[in-house]
Amino acid sequence: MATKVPRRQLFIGGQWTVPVRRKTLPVVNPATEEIIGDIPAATSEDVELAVEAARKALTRNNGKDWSRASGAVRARYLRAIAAKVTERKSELANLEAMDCGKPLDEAAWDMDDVAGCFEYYADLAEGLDAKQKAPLSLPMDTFKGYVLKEPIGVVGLITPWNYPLLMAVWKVAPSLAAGCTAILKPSELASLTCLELADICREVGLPPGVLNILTGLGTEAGAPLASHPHVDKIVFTGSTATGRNIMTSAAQLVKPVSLELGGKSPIIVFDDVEIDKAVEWTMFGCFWTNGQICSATSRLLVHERIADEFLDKLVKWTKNIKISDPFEEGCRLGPVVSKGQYERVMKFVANARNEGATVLCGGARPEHLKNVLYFVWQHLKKGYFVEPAIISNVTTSMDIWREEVFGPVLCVKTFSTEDEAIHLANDSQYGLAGAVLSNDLDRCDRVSKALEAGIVWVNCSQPCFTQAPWGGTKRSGFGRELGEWGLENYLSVKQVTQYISNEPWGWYKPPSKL
Ligand SMILES: NC(=O)C1=CN([C@@H]2O[C@H](COP(=O)(O)OP(=O)(O)OC[C@H]3O[C@@H](n4cnc5c(N)ncnc54)[C@H](O)[C@@H]3O)[C@@H](O)[C@H]2O)C=CC1
Ligand SMILES: N=C(N)NCCCC(=O)O
Ligand code: NA
Repeated sequence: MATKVPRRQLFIGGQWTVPVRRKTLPVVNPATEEIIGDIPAATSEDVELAVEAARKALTRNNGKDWSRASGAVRARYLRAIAAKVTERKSELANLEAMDCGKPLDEAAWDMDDVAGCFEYYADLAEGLDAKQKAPLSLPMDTFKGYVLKEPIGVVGLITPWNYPLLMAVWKVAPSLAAGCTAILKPSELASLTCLELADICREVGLPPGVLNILTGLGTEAGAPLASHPHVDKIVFTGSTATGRNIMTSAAQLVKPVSLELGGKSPIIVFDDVEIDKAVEWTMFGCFWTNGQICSATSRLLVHERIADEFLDKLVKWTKNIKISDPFEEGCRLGPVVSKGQYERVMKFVANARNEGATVLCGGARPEHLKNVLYFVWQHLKKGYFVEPAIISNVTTSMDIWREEVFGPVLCVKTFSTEDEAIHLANDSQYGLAGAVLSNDLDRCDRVSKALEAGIVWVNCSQPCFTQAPWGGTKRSGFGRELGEWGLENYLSVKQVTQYISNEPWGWYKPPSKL
């Protein structure tokens, strides 16, 4: 079942590289609280080496090996990586589940998405060649012009722990497809699968330095990457606070950033839905990935006419969620990622209670894990498990309504009119996602337009396809990943304008002949 945790080093210039300061960080399995291995911890010295390796890879052989090679050349590597991910799917899924606590079934699904993402951007890399030199239609026939799309250069990719490998690959695949070279800095809370991606790159013979992977702390490895003068762009997914720090340091160098930050997304349930179906999507929208999704629809707005019946069913279904070690058959909720995250989630619930909200269910350690006999199943007493919580009687000024919890916690309000629902839904500093559930599709259209968000789900919540743009508005950040937008993120647009007339330009008077 459980896979042995490989011991890896930093991946710089195609080589396993011991960190200059020889630091390591422990790897904790959040379901058992056990230390199951360690990862190398990079510091600014290693960032220097990785940036140098990436710059070299960008221009090696005049760029002909990578950045100026045809997209078809790069696509071959992306497909080879996809094939290896598929070959090693079960090992990778095991490592992912052990490292971040998500149920094994979810981790396996992520690995399919990872391979699919490499395949998808392989296709787009191939398509890129045909899109070069797109002609511009100019208003003067003495000129003609076209557009070149060129890789931005060396990119820094900083990623979170909720989808450790998938969030990295949403950035790695398009950046390599575009012809960039990259330095990936995964989250220190879950880096194992990203280090295995390094191993895969080695196995497929990716040219050295094209992808460098630095594990380590945000302040020690992420910050020097964000502020490095030879890193041309930073693409980040994570908390709004860290996104702000990254943008601040990038701003000093006028370095572009693309930020996918926090959210507090609404799910609006109208009174004409099939209740059981809507209940399940509401749960999936907030409790999938143990509630740790930036797009989680964690604010439920339910029509007052069905609220009692809906909440009654929602609580019953929620109490029925199988909470267990991620490796147990049928697990649908594992532990949150770390002790810090566990405490943070519990504090949100306690504060909500203190402020007068009603906890309809959950928000504590699961009973069945609390009462296990010490000498029989000691390990089950451990683990950062939180029972999924549903919280009602909230006001719009409470933290539980306003702040991203990043755990299995759903708060609820009722509404009576469509306008009121939209107003409540948009009452947030965030604007990542939103969902509307109704059998009236005209209403769904109206609400989709009215929601201030980059992603809207109709009659569902969370399904996410590589082909569709992903990203937010307001304080959820800017820029779009995935789809063709995900590739544009790594391309810089150059216009080439040519004067084609046989006549002189004729603006200045020719000097008179003496
Ligand atoms: N919306 C989202 O996708 C995510 C939200 N969060 C929220 O943020 C809270 C804090 O969790 P963290 O893991 O600390 O998230 P974080 O946003 O600080 O971490 C994300 C990545 O940024 C790196 N990082 C941290 N500080 C940095 C800095 N100064 N410069 C450059 N890189 C830096 C981290 O090492 C990690 O790779 C969580 O409790 C959760 O509520 C966390 C992860 C993802
Ligand atoms: N894999 C799916 N469906 N969604 C990923 C959402 C990742 C995020 O938190 O940004
Ligand atoms: Na971990």
